[in-house]
This record gives sequence, C-alpha cells and structure tokens, in this order.
Amino acid sequence: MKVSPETAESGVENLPFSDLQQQLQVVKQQLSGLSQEKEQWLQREQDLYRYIRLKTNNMLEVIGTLPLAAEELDDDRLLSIDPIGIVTDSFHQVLDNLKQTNAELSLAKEEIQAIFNASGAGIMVVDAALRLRAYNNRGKDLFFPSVEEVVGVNFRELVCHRRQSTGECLFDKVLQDGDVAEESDFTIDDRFYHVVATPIHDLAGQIAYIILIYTDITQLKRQETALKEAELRLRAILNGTPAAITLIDPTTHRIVFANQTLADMIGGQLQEIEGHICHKFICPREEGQCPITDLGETIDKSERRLVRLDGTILPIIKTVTKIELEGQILLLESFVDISALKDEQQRRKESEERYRTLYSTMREGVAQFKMLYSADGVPSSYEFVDVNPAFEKIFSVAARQVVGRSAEDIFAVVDAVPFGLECFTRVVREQVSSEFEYEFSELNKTLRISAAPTSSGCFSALFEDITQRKKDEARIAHMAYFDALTDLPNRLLLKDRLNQMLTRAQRNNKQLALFFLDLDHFKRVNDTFGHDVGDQLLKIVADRLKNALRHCDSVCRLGGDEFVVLSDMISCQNDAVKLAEKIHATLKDPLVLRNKEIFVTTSIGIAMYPADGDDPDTLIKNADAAMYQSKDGGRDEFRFYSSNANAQALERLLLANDLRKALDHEEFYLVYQPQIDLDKGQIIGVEALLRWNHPVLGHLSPAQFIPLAEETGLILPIGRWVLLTACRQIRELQQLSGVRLRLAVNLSAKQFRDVGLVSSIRELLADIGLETDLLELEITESTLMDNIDNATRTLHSLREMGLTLAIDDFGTGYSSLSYLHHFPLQRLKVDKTFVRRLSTHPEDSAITEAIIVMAHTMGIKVVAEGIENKQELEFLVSKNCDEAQGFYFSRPLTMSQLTEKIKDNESVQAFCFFAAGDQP
Ligand SMILES: Nc1nc2c(ncn2[C@@H]2O[C@H](COP(=O)(O)O[C@H]3[C@@H](O)[C@H](n4cnc5c(=O)[nH]c(N)nc54)O[C@@H]3COP(=O)(O)O)[C@@H](O)[C@H]2O)c(=O)[nH]1
Repeated sequence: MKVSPETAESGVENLPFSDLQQQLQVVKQQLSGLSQEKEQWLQREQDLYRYIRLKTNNMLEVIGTLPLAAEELDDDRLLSIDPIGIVTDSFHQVLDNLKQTNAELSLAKEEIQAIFNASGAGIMVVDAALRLRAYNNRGKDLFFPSVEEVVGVNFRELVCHRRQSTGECLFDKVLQDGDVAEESDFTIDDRFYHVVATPIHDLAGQIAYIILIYTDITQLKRQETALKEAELRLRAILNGTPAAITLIDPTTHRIVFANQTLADMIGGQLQEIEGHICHKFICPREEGQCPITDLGETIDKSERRLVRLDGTILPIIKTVTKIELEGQILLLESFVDISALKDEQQRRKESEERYRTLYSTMREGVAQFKMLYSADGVPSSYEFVDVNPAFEKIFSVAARQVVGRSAEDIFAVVDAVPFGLECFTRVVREQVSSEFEYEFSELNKTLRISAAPTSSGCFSALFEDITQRKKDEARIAHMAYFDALTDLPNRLLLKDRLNQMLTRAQRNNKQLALFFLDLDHFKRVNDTFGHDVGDQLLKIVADRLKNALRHCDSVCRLGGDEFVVLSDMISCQNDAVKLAEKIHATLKDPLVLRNKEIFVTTSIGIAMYPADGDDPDTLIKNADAAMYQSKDGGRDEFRFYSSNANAQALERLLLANDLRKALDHEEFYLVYQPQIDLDKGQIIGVEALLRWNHPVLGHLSPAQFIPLAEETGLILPIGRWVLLTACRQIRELQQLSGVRLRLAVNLSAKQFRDVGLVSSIRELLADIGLETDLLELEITESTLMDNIDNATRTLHSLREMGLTLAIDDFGTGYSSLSYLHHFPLQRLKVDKTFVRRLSTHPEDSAITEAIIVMAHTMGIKVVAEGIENKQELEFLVSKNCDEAQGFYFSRPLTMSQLTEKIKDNESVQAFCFFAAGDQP
C-alpha cells in the first residue's frame, strides 16, 4: 500500500494518543509493507542479474563460446560492461568460424559428391515423401539418363517403371518396416542389381530419407547361373556315369554328395543316402571306423563290399582320393558294381571246375597237341601238350611220359608220317573239326578220334574207345538176322534165303519144301520148369535140327517154339515126307534138363513150291496152316498144306472176331456141375462152367474158345463176367432156397496173374453180399508153377480174404508135389484122365491113391472129377477120396435146372442121389 507524505505530517500534532497509537500502528504496518516491497525489489534485481547472465550465456552458448563465469564477472560489473557487445564480439568470432567451416564443408561436399559419383553403384536419396533428393551419376545413367533435372521428382515414377522384377518396391518395404531392406533380383534391361535401401531417421525417429544403392551384379549372376549350369551338367554327368561317386566329410563321416548311380546301387533315394553316415553303406565295418582316416588304409581299385538298403551285399571295386574343396578336405570315393563280373567269374570258375572234372573223369581220352613244322613251314609232326587220365588209361601211358614228346615217339608212324597228321593238319590250317576211326592193332582197340582247333597252331583230340561199340554193332547186325537164343537165322534171314532159294528153284525148275515146326506142349515146359529150362530146350532142339539136316538145308527160328526148315533138295512130296520123319526122329530122344527127362515132339506143316505158293509169305502162311492141322490131328505129326488148312486158320480168325462181340451180345451163359461130399453123400457145392451160345455155331465148349480168349486177352473181361454172374446167381439161389452151396469158379492163367484180381474179387463179393468162404477158385497147376513166388503171394491174399483155393487138373502137368506146401490150398482136383483110366491102367490108380494120401498128409482135401460110373466112385471112396464130381452124379445144369432140382428135392442130399441114379 502506497502512503502519501502529506497525510503523515498533518495527522501527528492534532491527533490524540490513541489516535497516534493507531496512527503508529498504521505507520508500522506501512513500514512493514515498504520493507516487504524493498525485499521484493531486491529480489527482482537479483532475478534481473540472473536473467541477464543467463541470456548472455545462452547467446554465448549458441554462438559456441564459453559461458560467463560468476567469479570473474560479479553483478555490478555485469551491469557496467556491455553484454550485448560481448555477445556481438563472440558472434563475429563464431561467424568467422562458421565461414571457415562452411568453406571446409563445401570442399567436403564436393569430395563426397565426387566419391558419390565415382561409386560403381547407382545411389539414390529419397525423402519420406518419395521425392528424389540426391543421386549419383551412375544412378542417373541407370534410371534417367536423358532427363536433366530430377531432384524433387517422385521416385516411384522415376525408378519403379524401369523395374522388370516383380514384387513391391524396396522403399515401400523400408517405409513399412522402418529397417534396412535388400533385394537381389532387381533387373533392368536384363541386368541384375543388388539393391540395399537404408532409412535415415530424423531426431524424432521418423524416416527422413531412404538411401538406395543399386549394385550391378549381372556378372555375378551370370557367373552364378553358369556355375549352376555347370553344376547341373556335372551332376548329370556324375549321375550318368556307371561308377558310383560320393564325397564324404572325413571328420563327420557323413555323405556330402552322392550320385544317382550310388543311390541305384544302394537301392534307395538320394535323400536316404546324402547326409547319412557312410559306414552304413560304403564301409560296412562293424566298428564303424573309416578305413582311410581311422585306419590309414589306401584304397585304390580295391575290392570291397557295399551294403544295400535291403541288407544285401554288393561286391564293388573302390578307389578313394582325398581332395580339397573350398578349403575343406573331403574323401572322393568312386566304385563300380562288380557283381556281374563276380557272377561271371563264379560261372567261369564253376565251368572250369566242371570242365576240369569232366576232363579228368570223362571216359574219352583227351590230348592237347601243338603242331610242329619243318624248316620250310610244312607240318611235320605234332607234340603232346597235355593228356587227361582217360588218355593215359587208353594208351597205357603216364602223362609225364608223353607231354613234350612228339607224335612219332608215341604213335605208330606209317610211311614216315605220324598217325593222323593229314587230318590234324587240315584241322589246324582250315580251323575246322574233323573225325575219323582208327584201329590201334597194338592196343587191340578201335578208337574214334575227333580233332578240333584250339589256339593258334594247336589242336585237341578226343580219343573214344569204340572197340566195344564196334563189337556191339557187329553183334546187332548179327542179331538183325540171327535169333539171339539159338543163333539160327531169324524170320528176316529166312525170307532172304527163301527168296534166294525160290529164285534158284524157278531158274532150275525145281521144287522146294518149307517145314513149319511148332513144338508140342512147349508152354507146359515153360510153365512147369520156368523159362530158363524152356530156353535150354529150344537151344537143344535148334542144335539137333542143325546137326541132323544137310548143309544146303536151312533151319530158322521164327520165335517162341516155332522153327522153319527150308530144303530145295526136294524132287517130290516123298522127299518132304522123309525129311519130316527125319525131323521127328531127331527130336525123339528125350532131353535131360534139371535131371529130368523131357520128351519133345513137334507138329509140322509142309508147304511146297510151286504147288502151295511161289512167294515167301504165302509159303510160310500155308505151312503154318498145315501145322495147325497137324496139331488138331493129335500133335507129333506132319501135314501137307491143303486149302482146308487155310479154311481152318480163317475160322480161328473169325472166331476171335466173334469172341470180341460175345460179351456185348450176351452170348455167354453159365452151367453148374454139382460137387458131392463122398463121406456124407451130400451135395456141397457146384462148379461154374462157361458156355458160349454162338449165333451161328451154336453152343460151344470152353475148350473151343478159352485158349483163343487167352491168346487175345479177352479172357480178362470174360473171366470177370463169369465171376460176377456166378456169384450173383449162387447168392440168389441161396436166398431162394436157403441152401448154402460152395461155388467153384475156374481162373485162367492170365486172370490169375492180373494185378487187380484180389481187389476186384473183394469188391465184387462185398457188392453181391456172398460170404467169402463160399467162393472157391480153381487154378491149374501149370498156372501156379509159372511163377511160384507171385502165385504164393496171390494165393495168400485170396486166402486171407476167406476164399478157398483148389488146384485143378492135378497130375496133368510136370508139377512137383514138393511145391504144394508153398500154397495155402484146401482142395486138389485129380484130373479126369486119371479117373478114366482107373480100371484099365494100374499105374494111374496107384498115382491117384498116392495123390490122395499125399494131399491128406498136407491137410488138403481131394476132389475127383469126371466120375462116370459106380466103379470109379467105389474105388475113390475106398481110397478115402473126399469129394467127387462127374456125369455119374450130374451133368452141368443151367441155373434154372439147378434151382428146380433143389426145390424139387427135400434136401440137397436127396437131390444128389436122385441125380446119380438118374444119370448113370
Ligand atoms: N478159365 C475158365 N475155364 C473154364 C471155364 N469154364 C470151363 N472152363 C474150362 O474149360 C474146360 C472144358 O470145360 P467143360 O467143357 O465145361 O467141361 C467140364 C465138364 O463139363 C467136364 N466134365 C465134368 N464131368 C465129366 C464127366 O463125368 N465126364 C466128362 N467127359 N467130362 C466131364 O469137365 C470139365 C470140368 O473140368 P474142370 O474144370 O477141370 O473141373 C475145362 O478145363 C474147364 O476148366 C471158365 O469159366 N473159365
């Protein structure tokens, strides 16, 4: 508060004390106010000094000089000196400095611009608004060579349209990310640039400028491309090479590179190999050590193994080289698959082994020779190079004795020329194979020599010992014309000789006789004594005929027991008769074989030239027909050919034809002849007998067609039919009458030998339901004696099945009683020829009695067949014969007759005696 002085003077004299005090109080207050005001002014003064000092210092600082120091310039002096002057002085000083600096700066700027322009890279400075602020010459040439002033022009319009590469402009990226950006595929006019865009920030951290530097990297790019192409080419070459190639880092043992061939060899993809440890495939060592780096091996064309991905092993040839690539040591490994080579080697080894084995074990001798030449170049001899063991054996020499020696030292020399030289010379000269036969008389051997050229001037020869073959060939040639058993001319030679004789006979107008001989009952000899004895008999017959006949007569064997005698010393039929009688006489004496006397007779058929034929076939055929007539006439006879004989042969042929059809035409039927138990006087069985109701010839006995059926093989189907029909009919009779009759069925020799016999009978009985013990098979003794072992086996099989077995026609053959115990027989049938002669031939009754006794001692029952009268029956009963069969009891009956008889009689026994009385 401001106090006016007028107010203060007038108030003090006139005012009361209290007023004075009041006044004083006011003054005090005013004083206090003044004091405060003074304080404030002082404060202001201080503030002013501070302000002046601060501003001066600020200005000095702006100018760049040192601030005023308080200790050297107090406040009073501050007011006395001229701060403005100080500042002005300083400012001048600064300006001077600035000028100096500016001058230096513009020099530097020029230097920088020069450097800027000198740069090989194009440099652009763009502000944040994308205006071009600066550029160097290279930049101008690059983007706007023809434009003069471009500073301030929009950079996007200026540069980006020139850009061939796709993608955003680099400065956009810088603006967006605020950071340095680069690109390497910036292309202009097919040139490549590497671009670096760097942002320049202002104090506020905002992008003020972007500096773009364009470096031409076209050359680099091209080099890179060329490098890539070169690498691709190299890869293609490496992949195409048949050798596997790989690069391995020896420190890590990893496969750095592998070509396709390696992948193929390993059996995988490249990515399954590259980057993997090499031990896995390439150095299959369990311990995983690298042979090069760890074991210090040198691998140069060394044979190694490669492990394929499937675990199989591939043999390889491997080479490893250490190479340096970009400062890194690598192992360059290359290897070749040698499995084919190995296989080939193995094959060759095996082939060689085979060849060696063959060479040393073959039966043919092999020798390797080298041709030797005379001084004038003519082959003069040959030298042994090697021989095999067979050669040593054939020539009885050791290899060491011949190797290195010349031919004349070992082989015979004929007319100063070593053996075979001519042939061998041709082999070597013409390089052809050749062969010839040679008889080494000193060795007593005939050899076939096959020579073939080998290496130059050499040849090998194979020596095959054909001595035996030669003999065989001669023997075979002989066999072609001579009978192997008797050594008599065979049918072929017979025809040849007959032709010659016929020619002679025609020429000389002479007669000729052909005698066709067939031994009687020769089959029995075979059946009884076996074929050995049969063969001996044939030989003796042949010898006897040869010896008995004249030299000019020919004896031939046609086969089996058939012989032919040819004689052209015949002038009439009587001569032929004499010769026939001579033949009979020759054979009359018994032969002794196996200490047994055997009587041989022969039936002879005679055909004469020209009366009975004028060619070999006709004469043989007609003599054969005459021979059949002789057989039919009772054997041991001779017959001249007549047209009738031919008719009979034809008849046989026709009958055989009819026989073939008889089964289909159901022309066969069976009759049954009862068999009587002599002890009980009771019928105990029947024998089934076959009949043929021939459409023209009427009822035929088996004796007329069974031999024919045997010959033609028809006996098998016919025999099967007999068995089936007989079993079925007897079973039906059994069901009808309730009578259990034993059924005897005849088995022919062929049937008995049929391998399916046992099983077919088993099936047949099962089918029909006939008890096995009711079937009895009758087999002739000659059938059994044919092959005793087989017969024994078959009989046992049949017996095991439950069948009973009877030996038929006993006594007619040559059978030895001692054989009987081999066979499981239940019955023995004494042949009817013995029964017939019981009363007239005492020896036959003695034989019959002996047979009965012998059979009984062996537990075999005896059946006498062909009993026609009471005497015969009584004799047999008195000799304890067990069973009998014959017209005396009953002729063979048809099944209906048999059924009727059984039905008509109360018992089988009654029927039996009724029948016997009925048919004496
Ligand atoms: N393989 C086969 N052979 C058979 C078959 N059927 C018969 N035969 C055999 O044929 C031969 C002739 O037989 P067959 O003409 O039937 O003569 C038999 C009887 O009829 C005859 N016989 C009987 N009793 C008398 C008699 O008192 N007097 C007399 N003169 N003949 C009589 O005997 C023949 C029976 O002989 P066997 O068989 O030896 O008991 C003959 O060999 C038959 O075996 C057949 O199916 N298959």
